[in-house]
Amino acid sequence: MALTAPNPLLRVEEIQGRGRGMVASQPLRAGQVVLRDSPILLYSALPLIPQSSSTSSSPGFCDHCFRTLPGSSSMGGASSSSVSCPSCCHHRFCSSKCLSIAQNTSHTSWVCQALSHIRVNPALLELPLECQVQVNFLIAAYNLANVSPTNFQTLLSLHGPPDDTTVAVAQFMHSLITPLSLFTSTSHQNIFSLELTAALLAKDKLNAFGLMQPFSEDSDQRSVRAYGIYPYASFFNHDCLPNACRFDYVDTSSTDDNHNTDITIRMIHDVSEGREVCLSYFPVNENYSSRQKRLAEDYGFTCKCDRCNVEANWSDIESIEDDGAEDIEEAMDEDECENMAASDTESNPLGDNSDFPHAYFFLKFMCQRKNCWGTLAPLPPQGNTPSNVMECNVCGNLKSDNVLDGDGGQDGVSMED
Ligand SMILES: C[S@@+](CC[C@H](N)C(=O)[O-])C[C@H]1O[C@@H](n2cnc3c(N)ncnc32)[C@H](O)[C@@H]1O
Repeated sequence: MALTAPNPLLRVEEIQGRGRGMVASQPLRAGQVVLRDSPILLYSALPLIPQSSSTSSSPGFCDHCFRTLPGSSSMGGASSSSVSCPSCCHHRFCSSKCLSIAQNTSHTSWVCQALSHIRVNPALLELPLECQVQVNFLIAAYNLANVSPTNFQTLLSLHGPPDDTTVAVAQFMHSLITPLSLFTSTSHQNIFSLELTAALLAKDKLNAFGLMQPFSEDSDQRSVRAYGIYPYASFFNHDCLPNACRFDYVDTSSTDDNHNTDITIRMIHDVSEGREVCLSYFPVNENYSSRQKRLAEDYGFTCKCDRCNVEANWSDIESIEDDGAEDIEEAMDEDECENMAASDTESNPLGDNSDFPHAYFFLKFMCQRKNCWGTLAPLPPQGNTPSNVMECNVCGNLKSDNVLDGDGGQDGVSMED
C-alpha cells in the first residue's frame, strides 16, 4: 500500500524495527494540532448482556454517536428524550436524526437482527465481557464490508498480522458469528471466513482507540464507552515519553454533530522536522515492567525507548507510579529542576545524566489530579504565540504552565474545555 501523508505537517514513513510511523514534515510547535481524524468504524464497549451493576438494560450512550444520553448515568438509565430502534428494544439513540443515520450505517437491519439473535445465544452468557465486546466489533466490521467497502479495505490495510492467540480466539468467535450471516444477502454472506475473522480481530487489537467514559475523581477505574478505528492515527507508534497526545470531545454539544467522535493529536512540546511523532498507548505513570508486559502482550513488541533504557536498570519500587508532583520534585534538586526547565525538551528530552532524567516530563506534562493520570499538552498556539495554558487529555482540566514555581501544579485555570 502506498504510504500517504495525512496533511502537510506529517508524513508516514517506514521506520526500521517499528513498521510505519508518523514523522514531522516540518518543525512542529507545542500545542499544535497535527492531526484530526474521523473514525471509519465505531463500536460499543458495553457488554451485549447488561452486567448486574447496570440499573437498566438501556446503555447510557447514544448507539450511534456515543454521546452520553441526556439524563442518563454513564452506565444506565436512558432519558425519555432519546429514541429507540423501532425493531429492537436494546438500542437507543440521542435523536431521530442519529437513529436515521445509524439505520444506513452502524445499525443497519442486518446489525439489528444479528445483535438480537446473538443476545439470545446461551453461549454468550458464558463469555467474559471482553469477548462480548469482540462480538460487537466483528458485527460492526462485517457490516462495514457491506456499507462501505472502501473503509473496509482501509481497515484491512492497517498493521496487524494475527498471532497464535488471536487465531485461537477467532476460531471460537467465528463459530458464534457465522450463523448471523444467514440474515444478510448472499454476496455479503460469501465474505464470512475464519481467516477474515482472525485478520479483523488482529486489526482491532493493535489499532483500536478507546473513547472513555466521563472522568470522575471518585473512581480510579475509568472504563471505555466505545472503541474506534482511526485510519491515520493508527500510524503513530508508541513511546513511553511521548511528544504528542490524543484528545477527544465525544460529549461536545457542538452543532457539527457528525464529528464529535473525531480525535485530535496535539504536540506536547516542540519537535523538529524529521523527528518521529509518537503517542503513549496508555497512561505514562505505569512502571517499567507493566509497560513492557502490556506492550509485549497487547502490541507484540519490546519497547526500547529512552525512558525504558533508563528504567530497565531500576527496580520497580523506584518507578513513579502513584507518585505525585511533590514526590517527583523531591527527587530532583532545585538546580536540576531549573536546568531541565531551561533545556530544550526535544533536543535533550531526557536532560543530563541524572538518575531520574525524565522527571521534568512528569512534572510538566502529567496531570496531578486525583485518579487522572492524563497527559497535559498546551492549548494550540495563537498565531506565533505559544499558549501557556495546559489541557489534560483525560479530565479536561486547564492549568497555567508554571509547575516548577513550587505550587505543585495546583493552579487550575478552569474546569471547562
Ligand atoms: C498502531 S500500530 C502503529 C503503526 C505501525 N507501526 C504500522 O506499521 O502501521 C502498532 C504497532 O506498531 C509497532 N510499534 C509501535 N510502537 C513501537 C515501538 N516503539 N517499537 C517497535 N514497534 C512499535 C508494533 O508492531 C505495534 O503493534
